[in-house]
Amino acid sequence: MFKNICNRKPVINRNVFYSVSAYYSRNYSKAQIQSEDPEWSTAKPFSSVPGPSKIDLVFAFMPGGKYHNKPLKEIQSMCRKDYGELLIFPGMFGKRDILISFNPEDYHKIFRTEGAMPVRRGLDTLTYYRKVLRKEVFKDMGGLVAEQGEKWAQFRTVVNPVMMQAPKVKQYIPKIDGVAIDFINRIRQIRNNETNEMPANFEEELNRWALESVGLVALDARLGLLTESTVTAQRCIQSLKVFFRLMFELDFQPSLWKIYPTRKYKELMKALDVMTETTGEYLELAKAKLERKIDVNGNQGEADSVLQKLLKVDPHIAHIMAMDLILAGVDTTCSSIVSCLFMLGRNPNKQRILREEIKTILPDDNSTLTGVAMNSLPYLRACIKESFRICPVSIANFRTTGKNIVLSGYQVPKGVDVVMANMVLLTDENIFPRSAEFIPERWLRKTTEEYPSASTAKPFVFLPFGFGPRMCIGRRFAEVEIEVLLCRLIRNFVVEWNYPDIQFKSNVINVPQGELKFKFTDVNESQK
Ligand code: HEM
Repeated sequence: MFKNICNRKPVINRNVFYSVSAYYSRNYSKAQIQSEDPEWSTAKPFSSVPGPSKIDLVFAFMPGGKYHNKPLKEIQSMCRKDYGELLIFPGMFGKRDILISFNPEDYHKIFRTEGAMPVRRGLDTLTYYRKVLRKEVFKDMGGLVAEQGEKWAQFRTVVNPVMMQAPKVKQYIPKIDGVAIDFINRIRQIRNNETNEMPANFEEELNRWALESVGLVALDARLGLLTESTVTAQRCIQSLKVFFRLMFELDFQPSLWKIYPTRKYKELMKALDVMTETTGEYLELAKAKLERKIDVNGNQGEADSVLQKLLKVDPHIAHIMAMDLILAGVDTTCSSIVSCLFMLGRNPNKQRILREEIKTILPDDNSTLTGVAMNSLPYLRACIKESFRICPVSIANFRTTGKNIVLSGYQVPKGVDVVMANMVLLTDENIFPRSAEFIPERWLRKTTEEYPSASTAKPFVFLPFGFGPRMCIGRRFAEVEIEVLLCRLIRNFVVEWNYPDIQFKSNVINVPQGELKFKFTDVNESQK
């Protein structure tokens, strides 16, 4: 049990948050800056990047202001129209300036110059929790989400081979499929007998599926969230909810938590304590399995699960990764499934084509899914990509510039935070023709003339999992989880969405709003 020190005034050391080598203000001295970028000498100075003033911003976000309560994508479109391809939002309430780019050529340059240790600013609350408040537990390790520079690189070097190898991920398919089958059964239990619709809190059920799935990798355990779960698992899911709600408020909205311990700050720190404790409990169980040489499928043999491999390297790394995988892997996969089901529910013809493809690998609805069979699902992958294009999960890609570079004709010094605001580009007619239509075919290699092809779109616009050495480490797991669940869902049910379009709210990622009353009707004999 942790000592309650959350009531103390937070001890803020700026280095904890700004491990970026240099922090430039817009008033940097021109003489200090040099660049290898050949466009540098003819580019406009950084200080002339257009953008609203602090006062403009305050008024724009206040009730009656032009950005007030508008979806992020709409705000981005307005900014693009008002200021062009590159603009700057001045930092407020102790936060840093943010450069926003709508130019894919800039994205290319940012990624090309990011170096071997790309900087993506972490979440200040999580960084503070690990590196200050619970320093004794985390031994000055922030983990992938919170760390930068050498420390991030050392951590990532250890976990990359364990997390990113395809065979490692494929060995989890039977277990991931087991969770998907439980979820299908759960849908049959909870759906309305007359309408076949899901209850209003279907999102919570999806959260349970997502945590149960990521728990296989992060905790080496079935949590039982879709059947009957333990108290520990319940506590984990509750604290995860608190984390998502408060982390956005404290890290992305004006907050005084760095000045004094606000109520929400204390609540968030407590939720993180619960996450640390519960993941720690599962880790102890995993250590025992490691000693008894129990493999990933529960058999006697080589202890080879992701968690066991990490435990062998360093139990602290294993603990932090377990937490990070849960923090990064629940809401993201949940939103992905909602986005895919919404698109397929709205496009029954495409859903039928997909079902035919799935039937080639699942001739009966209880056939076994194998890694080899999963390789032959191009239409499924195209459907997922097209859903991510129209309803993206990530709101943007983020980097701190790794060098002095020219972006959209402006000199941008090293150390500036940039938002690559690609959300508006994903539905830009000039980049994706017929952009409002759900056309999975645009992602297939053999696309007939009837359909536009995504291959003509600019690279670096569609990067749902980020790019380069710092790209999503859970990508392969996420893809497998999503593909397996969609296979089972579309094989078993005709999915419908019969309500106005689902709205997604942009927090740290895009999350669905409102009641998710999908209709799941059993695929009948003729459709089987
Ligand atoms: C569809 C689901 C997901 C999406 C769209 C997604 C997207 C992303 C993106 C855009 C990034 C930032 C990459 C960059 O900066 O280049 C990221 C990082 C990360 N993701 Fe995911 N993610 C998903 C699922 C997952 C899952 C299931 C896990 C864990 C099992 C996970 C773990 C992580 C971690 C730990 C990082 C930080 C990597 C680092 O900084 O080194 N993600 N993800």
